[in-house]
Amino acid sequence: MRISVIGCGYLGAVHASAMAKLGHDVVGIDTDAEKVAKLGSGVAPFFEPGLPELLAESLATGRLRFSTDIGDAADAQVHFVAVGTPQLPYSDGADLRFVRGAFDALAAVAAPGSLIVGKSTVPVGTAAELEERMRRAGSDALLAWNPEFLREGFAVADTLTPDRLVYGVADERATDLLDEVYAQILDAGTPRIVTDFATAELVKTAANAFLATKISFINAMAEIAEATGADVTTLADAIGHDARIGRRFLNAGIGFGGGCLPKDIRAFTARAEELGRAESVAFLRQVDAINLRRRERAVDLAVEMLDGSVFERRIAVLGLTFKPQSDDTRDSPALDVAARLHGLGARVLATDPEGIENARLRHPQLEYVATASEALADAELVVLVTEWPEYRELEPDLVAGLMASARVIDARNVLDPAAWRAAGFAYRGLGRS
Ligand SMILES: NC(=O)c1ccc[n+]([C@@H]2O[C@H](COP(=O)([O-])OP(=O)(O)OC[C@H]3O[C@@H](n4cnc5c(N)ncnc54)[C@H](O)[C@@H]3O)[C@@H](O)[C@H]2O)c1
Ligand SMILES: O=c1ccn([C@@H]2O[C@H](COP(=O)(O)OP(=O)(O)O[C@H]3O[C@H](CO)[C@@H](O)[C@H](O)[C@H]3O)[C@@H](O)[C@H]2O)c(=O)[nH]1
Repeated sequence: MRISVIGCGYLGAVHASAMAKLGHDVVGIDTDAEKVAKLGSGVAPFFEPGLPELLAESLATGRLRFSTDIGDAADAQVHFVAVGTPQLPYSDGADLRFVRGAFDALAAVAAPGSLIVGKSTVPVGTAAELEERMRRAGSDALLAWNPEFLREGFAVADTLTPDRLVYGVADERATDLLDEVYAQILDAGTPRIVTDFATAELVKTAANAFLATKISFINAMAEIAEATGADVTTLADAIGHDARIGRRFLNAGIGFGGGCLPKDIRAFTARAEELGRAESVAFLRQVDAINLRRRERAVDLAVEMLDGSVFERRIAVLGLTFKPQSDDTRDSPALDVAARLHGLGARVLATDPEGIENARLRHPQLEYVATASEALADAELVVLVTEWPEYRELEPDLVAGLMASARVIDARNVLDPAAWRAAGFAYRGLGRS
């Protein structure tokens, strides 16, 4: 099939490459000329494991190209919209201007009977509004909402072998076209849920709200553990054995960040307020508040471990991205902790295997070094904030040898406290004694 993907960021670049791998003829469109140039020459514009290989493979078939010109999408039978829906600057709501812009551009070029598929995460009710907008613009293209559940770091596998496909449709022809797009994935036995627009939009919002709630639940337990001397990691292991609860997404630490969970729970709250249902999701305000408190807790622990002040103290910060296997620093708890420590006057030396470039754009005031060894040299405290494998596997003896004094905050609870204490470290985790 002939497919276009509008918006080639973390979602769209992977989606476009994956659609070509499935045998479709794909054009990826983005307004960012630099991104388009990179993608077209086989260079992934961000770090995502497996994307460079997938991109190279798909470009080599001649079935994948990239362009800044929406006109190049004109002959596609299916258009995927994967543009950003960030948080509005002065409210919790989602900024839908990129989605509206993409739909307006498509309404002008999409062929009659072609299908426009929303993949961006949007507040419930957006698809219906966009359908009306397209009609007003004189387009008779079909519309579907097909939310995306990929995780950064696993985006390629999550796109090609998803847990499920969700179609929000108002017309059977949309279902048929999506079945054709995803034929290989469906043949592999992937569950497919066909529903209306509102349910499809809400499935995505609900999934992220649930995941965020699970993380904040365990972080709330961490707060209680800190007040009582209990160990949140053991607690998570123990409750996680109950299959109804499950151990995944119960890792306490400095909480969730990234371009999805934080802004999506806020947008959900804002939308529920518009719908007169603020009370139904009022708990999400607590989920957000618990999450943000964990960053503060990490900073407070640093102050405590350095005897009351971090001012002019040398602190190594390991990790800047919102999670490992990504270069994404959007709403990153790790970067936030580094910036807060710097704001308190600490001499922060921050490092990350992939995130320095993005971190520097957000916080140019921080001092960045290329390696953990450089960050650790003469530091009085090390704070592990993103659990990259190379930081989890650090040898405490070697680390102690580099530092001026052996103090560690394990803000992701991934180190072995006994091993670090045995190497002479003052060790503190979050929610574990
Ligand atoms: N990142 C993820 O892991 C992920 C997973 C599932 C869903 N989502 C959702 O997908 C959407 C995109 O997220 P992202 O992380 O890829 O964002 P992103 O910022 O990385 O990418 C968005 C891209 O859209 C481009 N763009 C904006 N307006 C455009 C237009 N009119 N025409 C063409 N291109 C345009 C931008 O230049 C940018 O490259 C969001 O709604 C997000 O919530 C993201
Ligand atoms: O037990 C856990 C698990 C995760 N996190 C943090 O939670 C955040 C989000 O992690 P993850 O969900 O793995 O990353 P994303 O790539 O943001 O993926 C989420 O957001 C995407 C965009 O909507 C969805 O598609 C995915 O299904 C959803 O998992 C990160 O900061 C993690 O460090 C924890 O603190 N504890």
